[in-house]
Amino acid sequence: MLSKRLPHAFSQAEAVHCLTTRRSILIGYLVSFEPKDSTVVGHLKSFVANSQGLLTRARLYCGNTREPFAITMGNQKFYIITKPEDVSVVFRNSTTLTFEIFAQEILHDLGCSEPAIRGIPRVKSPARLTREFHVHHLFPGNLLNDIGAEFVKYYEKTLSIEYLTSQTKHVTRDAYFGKLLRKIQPDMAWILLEYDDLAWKVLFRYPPFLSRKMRAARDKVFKALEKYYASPADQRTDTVWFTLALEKEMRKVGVNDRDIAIMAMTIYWGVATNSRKGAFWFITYIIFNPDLMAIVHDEIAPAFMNAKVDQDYIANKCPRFRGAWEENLRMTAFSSSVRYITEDTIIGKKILRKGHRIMMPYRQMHLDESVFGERVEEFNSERFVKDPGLRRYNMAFGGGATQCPGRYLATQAIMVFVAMLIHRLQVTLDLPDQKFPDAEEAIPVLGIMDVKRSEDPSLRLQLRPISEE
Ligand code: HEM
Repeated sequence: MLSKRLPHAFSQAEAVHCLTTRRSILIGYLVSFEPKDSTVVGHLKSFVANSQGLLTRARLYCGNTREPFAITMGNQKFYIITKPEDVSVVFRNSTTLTFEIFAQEILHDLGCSEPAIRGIPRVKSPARLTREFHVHHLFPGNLLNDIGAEFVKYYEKTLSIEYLTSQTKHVTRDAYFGKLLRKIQPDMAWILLEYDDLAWKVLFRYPPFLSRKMRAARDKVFKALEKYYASPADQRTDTVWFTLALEKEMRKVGVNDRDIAIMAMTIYWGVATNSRKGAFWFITYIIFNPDLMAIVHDEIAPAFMNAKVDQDYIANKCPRFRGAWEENLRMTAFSSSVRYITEDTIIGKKILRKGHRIMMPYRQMHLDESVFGERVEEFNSERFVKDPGLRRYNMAFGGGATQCPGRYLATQAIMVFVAMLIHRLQVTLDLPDQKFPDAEEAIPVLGIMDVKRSEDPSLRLQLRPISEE
């Protein structure tokens, strides 16, 4: 009906042109045509092999107008949105576009029981509660500094050369779950990393026989967390407010240990996966740029004048350091937001049909010269310093109703970690002519890209002379 009211919103010729080519990828400008079944597997395979490559080819193929286009993966059609104006329209629409179904699908595939997924009638679903608790805990002015202080305590203890070479990824486990989890599963961080490498199979709903390794790692994490939640509460008090509060609310509505463990695991994973990769690229960009390293070293120095590290100074009062963080996010984020369409909806000049899905792959926007200016393929630490207005197009943390509620914590914790590292240690390339590591673009991720396994840079760490600290 809607299309009848908007006759010139689409051109049939345009759609036919796109759909009658001999290319293996079928791209619908419009939705009046459904891709044929024979193309469906091809899309999924191409997407998994190189998601951004496929999306770029599709965008260019549709004339690079940046109007919405469609691709089909598995048995689902996704409308791809790459224009900032269209992204804003999607964010503002909470009437005909929703996210809940995606959270429910993932929890279902992870084995969460139906009552736990949907919540009890008239009580908020656990996914919604999780989001609200994060906002309460992790936003400036709320409890952000409490958890930030836990992170600093951990860095103080561990920013030694011995520790840095082995242990830093335990910070999330210790901050969120205290000592008991370490006792139950001492290798938790390693197991989580193993899972993290293969977790994209969850997103693409791989069948069990193609995802045994991922499932084995995941089940170990579930088991340890289930044991943790089944342990007496008085053994689990050395944790942050968030963990205790979420457990209390879930228990109130009768969610069992196993389901709490599954939900906690999705959070633990989300917190750990992007933060470690974000920190990796941030440090790497700075180390490969000795001028930037010198600027940052001087800029952050005032944050270390007193006994207590000034976290706010590091995150908000060091413009060059902050600009480099923003640029790092722009360069390395593969983040997407997704929405489910509950009613036919117009975006741009297109009509998007009910029952299909929207994907906003932000890398397509982050590499758009008309938004971010020249040489978008290159890291330019001054890009956001010269034009702070660009921040609103930096979508590494997603946006709208689903925007990452951990963004303030992630930004603060990573900036403080990198600042403490630079302040205490002289970090340089072990072999000065190493090439900048390549990102692993073939494996889909939820946020920040991974580095190619063979490309980990080799570093030299030296204590800075006391007078420099
Ligand atoms: C550099 C680090 C991080 C990046 C790049 C990142 C990125 C993202 C992205 C892209 C999303 C999906 C947004 C969307 O759908 O529009 C997301 C969701 C989420 N993130 Fe993060 N994140 C990071 C760190 C964290 C941390 C440290 C926490 C918690 C302490 C966290 C908690 C969450 C939660 C709970 C959600 C789900 C929100 C919802 O469903 O409404 N993230 N994050």
